[in-house]
Amino acid sequence: MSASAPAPAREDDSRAVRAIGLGKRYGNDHLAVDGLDLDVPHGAVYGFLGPNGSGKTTTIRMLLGLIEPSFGRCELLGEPMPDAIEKVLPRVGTLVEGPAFHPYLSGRENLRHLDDADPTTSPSTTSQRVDLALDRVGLLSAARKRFRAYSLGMKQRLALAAALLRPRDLLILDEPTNGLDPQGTREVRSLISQLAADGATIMLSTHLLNEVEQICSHVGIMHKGKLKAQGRLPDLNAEGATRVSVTTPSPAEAASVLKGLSLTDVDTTADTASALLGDMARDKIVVALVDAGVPVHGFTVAAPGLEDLFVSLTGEGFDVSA
Ligand SMILES: Nc1ncnc2c1ncn2[C@@H]1O[C@H](COP(=O)(O)OP(=O)(O)OP(=O)(O)O)[C@@H](O)[C@H]1O
Repeated sequence: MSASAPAPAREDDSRAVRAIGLGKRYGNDHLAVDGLDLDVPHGAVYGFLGPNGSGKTTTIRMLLGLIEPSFGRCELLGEPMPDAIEKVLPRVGTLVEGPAFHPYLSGRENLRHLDDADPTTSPSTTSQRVDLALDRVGLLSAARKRFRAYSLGMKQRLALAAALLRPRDLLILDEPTNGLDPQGTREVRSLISQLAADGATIMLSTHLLNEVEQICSHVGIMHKGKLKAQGRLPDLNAEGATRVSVTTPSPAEAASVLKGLSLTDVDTTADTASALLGDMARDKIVVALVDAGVPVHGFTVAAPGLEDLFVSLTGEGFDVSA
Protein backbone atom coordinates (compact mmCIF):
# COMPACT_ATOMS: atom_id res chain seq x y z
CA MET A 1 0.00 0.00 0.00
CA SER A 2 1.37 3.47 -0.87
CA ALA A 3 2.04 5.95 1.93
CA SER A 4 -0.67 8.27 0.60
CA ALA A 5 -3.40 5.61 0.50
CA PRO A 6 -6.26 6.26 2.88
CA ALA A 7 -6.23 4.27 6.09
CA PRO A 8 -8.43 1.20 5.84
CA ALA A 9 -11.88 1.70 7.30
CA ARG A 10 -11.85 0.47 10.90
CA GLU A 11 -14.85 -0.82 12.71
CA ASP A 12 -15.98 2.01 14.97
CA ASP A 13 -15.78 0.56 18.46
CA SER A 14 -16.42 3.80 20.32
CA ARG A 15 -20.03 3.08 21.13
CA ALA A 16 -21.64 3.70 24.51
CA VAL A 17 -24.09 0.84 24.01
CA ARG A 18 -23.94 -1.90 21.45
CA ALA A 19 -25.95 -5.06 20.98
CA ILE A 20 -25.26 -7.65 18.32
CA GLY A 21 -28.05 -10.06 17.48
CA LEU A 22 -29.32 -9.79 21.06
CA GLY A 23 -32.36 -11.87 21.91
CA LYS A 24 -34.45 -13.18 24.78
CA ARG A 25 -36.87 -16.07 24.73
CA TYR A 26 -39.25 -16.62 27.64
CA GLY A 27 -40.37 -20.25 27.91
CA ASN A 28 -40.20 -22.28 24.72
CA ASP A 29 -41.90 -20.03 22.26
CA HIS A 30 -42.18 -16.41 23.47
CA LEU A 31 -39.52 -14.40 21.70
CA ALA A 32 -39.66 -11.11 23.68
CA VAL A 33 -36.54 -9.65 22.00
CA ASP A 34 -35.59 -10.88 18.57
CA GLY A 35 -32.01 -10.31 17.40
CA LEU A 36 -31.39 -6.61 18.13
CA ASP A 37 -28.44 -4.73 16.68
CA LEU A 38 -28.33 -1.63 18.88
CA ASP A 39 -25.93 1.19 18.32
CA VAL A 40 -25.83 4.12 20.76
CA PRO A 41 -23.02 6.61 20.01
CA HIS A 42 -21.22 8.45 22.80
CA GLY A 43 -22.92 11.75 23.60
CA ALA A 44 -26.31 10.67 22.24
CA VAL A 45 -29.65 10.96 23.95
CA TYR A 46 -31.05 7.75 22.51
CA GLY A 47 -34.80 7.26 22.73
CA PHE A 48 -35.62 3.56 22.80
CA LEU A 49 -39.16 3.92 21.56
CA GLY A 50 -41.89 1.32 21.39
CA PRO A 51 -45.37 0.51 22.64
CA ASN A 52 -45.88 -1.39 25.89
CA GLY A 53 -44.74 -4.98 25.58
CA SER A 54 -42.42 -4.37 22.61
CA GLY A 55 -39.36 -5.62 24.52
CA LYS A 56 -37.69 -2.43 25.81
CA THR A 57 -37.41 -3.41 29.49
CA THR A 58 -36.23 -6.91 28.63
CA THR A 59 -33.50 -5.40 26.42
CA ILE A 60 -32.41 -2.95 29.12
CA ARG A 61 -32.26 -5.73 31.69
CA MET A 62 -30.02 -7.75 29.37
CA LEU A 63 -27.76 -4.74 28.72
CA LEU A 64 -27.30 -4.26 32.47
CA GLY A 65 -26.64 -7.93 33.17
CA LEU A 66 -29.85 -8.31 35.21
CA ILE A 67 -31.04 -11.18 33.00
CA GLU A 68 -29.15 -13.45 30.66
CA PRO A 69 -29.67 -13.15 26.89
CA SER A 70 -30.93 -16.27 25.13
CA PHE A 71 -28.67 -15.41 22.19
CA GLY A 72 -26.46 -12.59 20.87
CA ARG A 73 -24.18 -10.33 22.87
CA CYS A 74 -23.92 -6.76 24.14
CA GLU A 75 -21.37 -4.19 25.23
CA LEU A 76 -21.54 -1.14 27.47
CA LEU A 77 -18.83 1.53 27.13
CA GLY A 78 -16.89 -0.82 24.87
CA GLU A 79 -16.80 -3.67 27.40
CA PRO A 80 -18.61 -7.00 27.06
CA MET A 81 -21.59 -7.50 29.34
CA PRO A 82 -22.07 -9.27 31.67
CA ASP A 83 -18.40 -10.38 31.70
CA ALA A 84 -17.11 -6.87 32.52
CA ILE A 85 -20.00 -6.01 34.84
CA GLU A 86 -17.83 -5.04 37.82
CA LYS A 87 -15.66 -2.76 35.73
CA VAL A 88 -18.50 -1.18 33.76
CA LEU A 89 -21.41 -0.70 36.14
CA PRO A 90 -19.74 1.91 38.36
CA ARG A 91 -19.67 4.16 35.26
CA VAL A 92 -23.34 3.53 34.45
CA GLY A 93 -26.25 5.17 36.26
CA THR A 94 -29.51 3.28 35.97
CA LEU A 95 -33.18 3.80 36.57
CA VAL A 96 -34.76 0.43 36.03
CA GLU A 97 -36.81 -0.65 38.98
CA GLY A 98 -36.17 2.48 41.00
CA PRO A 99 -34.45 2.30 44.39
CA ALA A 100 -36.73 1.64 47.36
CA PHE A 101 -36.89 4.88 49.32
CA HIS A 102 -37.98 5.13 52.94
CA PRO A 103 -41.09 7.34 53.14
CA TYR A 104 -40.28 8.75 56.59
CA LEU A 105 -36.68 9.67 55.83
CA SER A 106 -35.71 12.86 54.06
CA GLY A 107 -34.36 12.90 50.52
CA ARG A 108 -30.87 13.48 51.88
CA GLU A 109 -31.11 10.66 54.45
CA ASN A 110 -32.36 8.29 51.76
CA LEU A 111 -29.38 9.07 49.55
CA ARG A 112 -26.99 8.67 52.48
CA HIS A 113 -28.36 5.15 53.04
CA LEU A 114 -27.85 4.25 49.39
CA ASP A 115 -24.35 5.71 49.39
CA ASP A 116 -23.48 3.81 52.59
CA ALA A 117 -24.56 0.60 50.88
CA ASP A 118 -22.03 1.14 48.07
CA PRO A 119 -18.83 -0.65 49.12
CA THR A 120 -16.76 1.16 46.47
CA THR A 121 -17.18 4.67 47.90
CA SER A 122 -15.46 6.25 50.87
CA PRO A 123 -17.72 7.02 53.88
CA SER A 124 -15.70 10.17 54.62
CA THR A 125 -16.98 11.83 51.43
CA THR A 126 -20.63 10.68 51.57
CA SER A 127 -21.95 14.15 52.42
CA GLN A 128 -20.26 15.79 49.44
CA ARG A 129 -21.52 13.10 47.05
CA VAL A 130 -25.06 13.24 48.39
CA ASP A 131 -25.28 17.04 48.24
CA LEU A 132 -23.73 17.16 44.79
CA ALA A 133 -26.31 14.66 43.52
CA LEU A 134 -29.16 16.57 45.18
CA ASP A 135 -27.88 19.78 43.66
CA ARG A 136 -27.69 18.28 40.17
CA VAL A 137 -31.35 17.27 40.26
CA GLY A 138 -32.43 20.57 41.85
CA LEU A 139 -33.46 19.05 45.19
CA LEU A 140 -30.95 20.65 47.52
CA SER A 141 -33.51 23.07 48.93
CA ALA A 142 -35.91 20.16 49.58
CA ALA A 143 -33.20 17.85 50.94
CA ARG A 144 -34.62 17.84 54.48
CA LYS A 145 -38.19 17.13 53.44
CA ARG A 146 -39.49 13.64 54.04
CA PHE A 147 -39.66 11.49 50.92
CA ARG A 148 -43.40 10.94 51.34
CA ALA A 149 -43.99 14.69 51.08
CA TYR A 150 -42.24 14.88 47.70
CA SER A 151 -44.28 15.35 44.52
CA LEU A 152 -44.08 12.60 41.89
CA GLY A 153 -41.58 14.65 39.89
CA MET A 154 -39.43 15.17 42.99
CA LYS A 155 -39.52 11.44 43.76
CA GLN A 156 -38.34 10.63 40.26
CA ARG A 157 -35.65 13.31 40.47
CA LEU A 158 -34.48 11.72 43.73
CA ALA A 159 -34.28 8.37 41.91
CA LEU A 160 -32.11 10.09 39.30
CA ALA A 161 -30.01 11.63 42.09
CA ALA A 162 -29.44 8.09 43.39
CA ALA A 163 -28.17 7.15 39.92
CA LEU A 164 -25.87 10.19 40.04
CA LEU A 165 -24.22 9.54 43.40
CA ARG A 166 -21.02 9.10 41.47
CA PRO A 167 -19.96 10.51 38.11
CA ARG A 168 -21.46 8.49 35.26
CA ASP A 169 -20.50 8.24 31.62
CA LEU A 170 -23.74 6.52 30.68
CA LEU A 171 -27.27 6.66 32.04
CA ILE A 172 -29.78 3.95 31.16
CA LEU A 173 -33.28 4.97 32.17
CA ASP A 174 -36.35 2.77 31.78
CA GLU A 175 -39.45 4.94 31.20
CA PRO A 176 -38.13 7.82 33.36
CA THR A 177 -41.33 9.88 33.06
CA ASN A 178 -43.80 7.03 33.43
CA GLY A 179 -46.62 7.89 35.83
CA LEU A 180 -45.56 11.52 36.28
CA ASP A 181 -47.94 14.45 36.05
CA PRO A 182 -47.21 17.11 33.38
CA GLN A 183 -45.11 19.21 35.79
CA GLY A 184 -43.07 16.19 36.94
CA THR A 185 -42.63 15.12 33.32
CA ARG A 186 -41.28 18.56 32.41
CA GLU A 187 -38.89 18.50 35.40
CA VAL A 188 -37.47 15.10 34.54
CA ARG A 189 -37.15 15.84 30.81
CA SER A 190 -35.35 19.07 31.51
CA LEU A 191 -33.00 17.29 33.92
CA ILE A 192 -32.22 14.65 31.28
CA SER A 193 -31.40 17.39 28.77
CA GLN A 194 -29.09 19.04 31.32
CA LEU A 195 -27.30 15.78 32.07
CA ALA A 196 -26.77 15.26 28.35
CA ALA A 197 -25.47 18.81 27.97
CA ASP A 198 -22.99 18.02 30.76
CA GLY A 199 -21.60 15.19 28.61
CA ALA A 200 -23.34 11.96 29.68
CA THR A 201 -24.64 9.54 27.08
CA ILE A 202 -28.26 8.72 27.83
CA MET A 203 -30.37 5.81 26.69
CA LEU A 204 -33.97 6.06 27.77
CA SER A 205 -36.90 3.84 26.98
CA THR A 206 -40.26 5.41 26.35
CA HIS A 207 -43.60 4.71 24.72
CA LEU A 208 -44.12 8.44 24.03
CA LEU A 209 -43.30 9.81 20.60
CA ASN A 210 -43.27 13.41 21.76
CA GLU A 211 -40.77 12.58 24.50
CA VAL A 212 -38.35 11.40 21.82
CA GLU A 213 -39.08 14.43 19.65
CA GLN A 214 -38.48 16.81 22.57
CA ILE A 215 -35.27 15.50 24.10
CA CYS A 216 -33.61 12.84 21.95
CA SER A 217 -30.88 13.13 19.33
CA HIS A 218 -31.22 9.49 18.27
CA VAL A 219 -34.02 6.97 18.24
CA GLY A 220 -34.45 3.21 17.99
CA ILE A 221 -37.95 2.04 17.13
CA MET A 222 -39.06 -1.24 18.72
CA HIS A 223 -42.05 -3.26 17.61
CA LYS A 224 -42.90 -6.79 18.74
CA GLY A 225 -39.37 -7.54 19.92
CA LYS A 226 -37.66 -6.25 16.79
CA LEU A 227 -35.72 -3.04 16.18
CA LYS A 228 -37.46 -1.63 13.11
CA ALA A 229 -35.19 1.41 12.61
CA GLN A 230 -32.54 3.41 14.42
CA GLY A 231 -30.39 6.43 13.77
CA ARG A 232 -30.20 10.19 14.19
CA LEU A 233 -33.66 11.66 14.60
CA PRO A 234 -33.39 14.16 11.72
CA ASP A 235 -32.18 11.40 9.37
CA LEU A 236 -35.06 9.10 10.28
CA ASN A 237 -37.58 11.92 10.03
CA ALA A 238 -36.27 12.71 6.56
CA GLU A 239 -37.04 9.13 5.50
CA GLY A 240 -40.75 9.78 5.83
CA ALA A 241 -42.77 11.21 2.99
CA THR A 242 -43.25 15.00 2.79
CA ARG A 243 -46.79 16.17 1.95
CA VAL A 244 -47.87 19.36 0.29
CA SER A 245 -51.23 20.83 1.23
CA VAL A 246 -53.22 23.60 -0.48
CA THR A 247 -55.94 25.47 1.39
CA THR A 248 -58.54 26.55 -1.14
CA PRO A 249 -62.31 26.97 -1.60
CA SER A 250 -61.92 24.73 -4.69
CA PRO A 251 -60.27 21.52 -3.40
CA ALA A 252 -61.48 19.35 -6.30
CA GLU A 253 -59.91 21.68 -8.89
CA ALA A 254 -56.71 21.89 -6.83
CA ALA A 255 -56.64 18.08 -6.61
CA SER A 256 -56.85 17.75 -10.39
CA VAL A 257 -53.93 20.20 -10.78
CA LEU A 258 -51.88 18.10 -8.32
CA LYS A 259 -52.77 14.94 -10.25
CA GLY A 260 -51.90 16.73 -13.51
CA LEU A 261 -48.40 17.31 -12.07
CA SER A 262 -48.17 13.55 -11.44
CA LEU A 263 -48.15 13.97 -7.64
CA THR A 264 -49.30 10.82 -5.86
CA ASP A 265 -51.62 10.00 -2.94
CA VAL A 266 -53.83 13.02 -3.70
CA ASP A 267 -56.46 13.64 -1.04
CA THR A 268 -59.10 16.33 -0.39
CA THR A 269 -61.05 17.73 2.56
CA ALA A 270 -63.74 20.46 2.57
CA ASP A 271 -61.11 23.16 2.11
CA THR A 272 -57.80 21.47 1.27
CA ALA A 273 -56.17 19.32 -1.36
CA SER A 274 -52.97 17.49 -0.48
CA ALA A 275 -50.48 15.07 -2.03
CA LEU A 276 -47.02 13.59 -1.57
CA LEU A 277 -44.44 16.16 -2.69
CA GLY A 278 -41.98 13.69 -4.21
CA ASP A 279 -39.26 15.43 -6.28
CA MET A 280 -41.53 18.25 -7.46
CA ALA A 281 -40.32 21.84 -6.91
CA ARG A 282 -42.89 23.58 -4.71
CA ASP A 283 -42.95 26.83 -6.75
CA LYS A 284 -43.98 24.80 -9.82
CA ILE A 285 -47.02 23.61 -7.92
CA VAL A 286 -48.02 27.14 -6.92
CA VAL A 287 -47.58 28.37 -10.52
CA ALA A 288 -49.68 25.47 -11.86
CA LEU A 289 -52.46 26.20 -9.36
CA VAL A 290 -52.50 29.92 -10.21
CA ASP A 291 -52.38 29.18 -13.97
CA ALA A 292 -55.40 26.91 -13.54
CA GLY A 293 -57.30 29.71 -11.76
CA VAL A 294 -57.42 27.87 -8.40
CA PRO A 295 -57.66 30.38 -5.50
CA VAL A 296 -54.81 29.54 -3.11
CA HIS A 297 -55.49 30.68 0.48
CA GLY A 298 -52.68 28.66 2.02
CA PHE A 299 -49.81 26.42 0.92
CA THR A 300 -47.86 24.22 3.35
CA VAL A 301 -45.21 21.57 3.03
CA ALA A 302 -45.33 19.33 6.10
CA ALA A 303 -42.13 17.72 7.24
CA PRO A 304 -42.78 14.08 8.04
CA GLY A 305 -42.82 13.14 11.71
CA LEU A 306 -41.81 10.19 13.78
CA GLU A 307 -45.41 9.04 13.98
CA ASP A 308 -45.61 8.73 10.17
CA LEU A 309 -42.39 6.77 10.20
CA PHE A 310 -43.59 4.46 12.96
CA VAL A 311 -46.86 3.79 11.16
CA SER A 312 -45.06 3.14 7.87
CA LEU A 313 -42.62 0.74 9.55
CA THR A 314 -45.12 -1.21 11.59
CA GLY A 315 -48.48 -0.66 9.92
CA GLU A 316 -49.87 0.31 13.32
CA GLY A 317 -50.94 3.48 15.08
CA PHE A 318 -49.15 4.78 18.12
CA ASP A 319 -50.11 6.15 21.51
CA VAL A 320 -48.92 9.73 21.20
CA SER A 321 -50.38 10.99 24.47
CA ALA A 322 -48.53 13.08 27.09
N1 LIG B 1 -40.27 -12.52 33.13
C1 LIG B 1 -41.04 -12.68 32.04
N2 LIG B 1 -41.59 -13.87 31.74
C2 LIG B 1 -42.35 -14.06 30.64
N3 LIG B 1 -42.64 -13.08 29.74
C3 LIG B 1 -42.13 -11.87 29.99
C4 LIG B 1 -41.30 -11.59 31.16
N4 LIG B 1 -40.93 -10.28 31.11
C5 LIG B 1 -41.50 -9.76 30.00
N5 LIG B 1 -42.22 -10.70 29.34
C6 LIG B 1 -42.94 -10.50 28.06
O1 LIG B 1 -42.00 -10.06 27.10
C7 LIG B 1 -42.57 -9.07 26.24
C8 LIG B 1 -41.75 -7.81 26.30
O2 LIG B 1 -41.91 -7.22 27.59
P1 LIG B 1 -41.09 -5.93 28.06
O3 LIG B 1 -41.48 -5.65 29.48
O4 LIG B 1 -39.67 -6.13 27.74
O5 LIG B 1 -41.69 -4.83 27.09
P2 LIG B 1 -41.65 -3.25 27.23
O6 LIG B 1 -41.51 -2.74 25.83
O7 LIG B 1 -40.64 -2.85 28.22
O8 LIG B 1 -43.09 -2.92 27.75
P3 LIG B 1 -43.54 -2.21 29.11
O9 LIG B 1 -43.30 -0.76 28.88
O10 LIG B 1 -44.99 -2.58 29.20
O11 LIG B 1 -42.70 -2.83 30.20
C9 LIG B 1 -44.00 -8.90 26.70
O12 LIG B 1 -44.84 -9.73 25.90
C10 LIG B 1 -43.97 -9.40 28.14
O13 LIG B 1 -45.22 -9.91 28.51
